[in-house]
Amino acid sequence: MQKVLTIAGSDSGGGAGIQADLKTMTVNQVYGAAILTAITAQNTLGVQGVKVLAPEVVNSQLESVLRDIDFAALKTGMLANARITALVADKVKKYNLKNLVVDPVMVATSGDLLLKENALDIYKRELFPQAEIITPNLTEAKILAGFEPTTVVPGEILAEKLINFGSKYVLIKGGHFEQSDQSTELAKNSTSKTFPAQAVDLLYDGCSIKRFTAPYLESAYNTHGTGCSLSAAIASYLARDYSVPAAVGAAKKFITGALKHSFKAGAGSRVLNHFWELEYDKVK
Ligand SMILES: Nc1ncnc2c1ncn2[C@@H]1O[C@H](COP(=O)(O)OP(=O)(O)OP(=O)(O)O)[C@@H](O)[C@H]1O
Ligand SMILES: Cc1ncc(COP(=O)(O)O)c(N)n1
Repeated sequence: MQKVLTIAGSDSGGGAGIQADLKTMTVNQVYGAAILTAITAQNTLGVQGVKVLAPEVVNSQLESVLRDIDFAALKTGMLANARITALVADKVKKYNLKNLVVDPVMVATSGDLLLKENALDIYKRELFPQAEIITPNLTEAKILAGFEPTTVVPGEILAEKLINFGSKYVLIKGGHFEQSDQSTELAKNSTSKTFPAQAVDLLYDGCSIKRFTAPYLESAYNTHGTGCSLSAAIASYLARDYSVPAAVGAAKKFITGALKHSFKAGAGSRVLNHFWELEYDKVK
């Protein structure tokens, strides 16, 4: 059994964050452990409150598990601020952790801010260079590359800018396409005014681009926790010795199925069905 660590925030509603990560790891057959960075009061409608933990508390959790457990992969989600981001980068270095998947979580689907802006520099200078893969969505990719979120930028240009921060791979996710992006590569198969035909994720290793496509599921528009679960699935497959492109391909298949079987847990956004592949009727 391979062990995988998530360092992320708690989503009390169970759709994203640590809760989504542990469900993803369990169903993808790895042992999941979790370091909490923040406690959010959150449901499917949005984030009602955030308590970011003191760096000392995050540090003691990290030291406890890293001294004891040998992780084959790890992922980061909500790191909340510059001090926690720097602390995590230090631990990755100190413990020589491999297969680091960085999901640079900045804003929740609901629009609530989950990262202090001054953490971006630390991400770029200290965390990305140690990452096997970084997984920004389109908006996060633009912000990290220094563009306004509303600017139309081809995926290739974003990927080229982001790979220069030093990760081995960059995956730009196309789930939250915007109307203004309809003309770009990430949404070029668009047939409708509102939704693209394909959800296209772009993987770049500094030499060549590989696209991972799946039908865009209009019914699953605005599903909560997709990015968290995708990065947790990539970390799970890396731990199981998949190559990066194979891990991304397997994770994309997992997330597409979970989106297809997504459901309403509350009054707001839909949530993923992480258990869609299990063979009993109740979860399908
Ligand atoms: N409606 C959809 N139909 C098909 N695939 C989707 C849809 N929405 C998201 N995806 C896929 O889900 C994965 C996560 O992408 P997304 O852009 O939603 O990340 P994110 O914005 O970080 O997620 P989150 O909402 O958790 O913050 C990608 O593989 C993306 O292509
Ligand atoms: C604790 C936590 N981590 C990450 C997200 C992002 O996920 P989403 O964009 O799906 O809301 C979130 N909402 N909450």
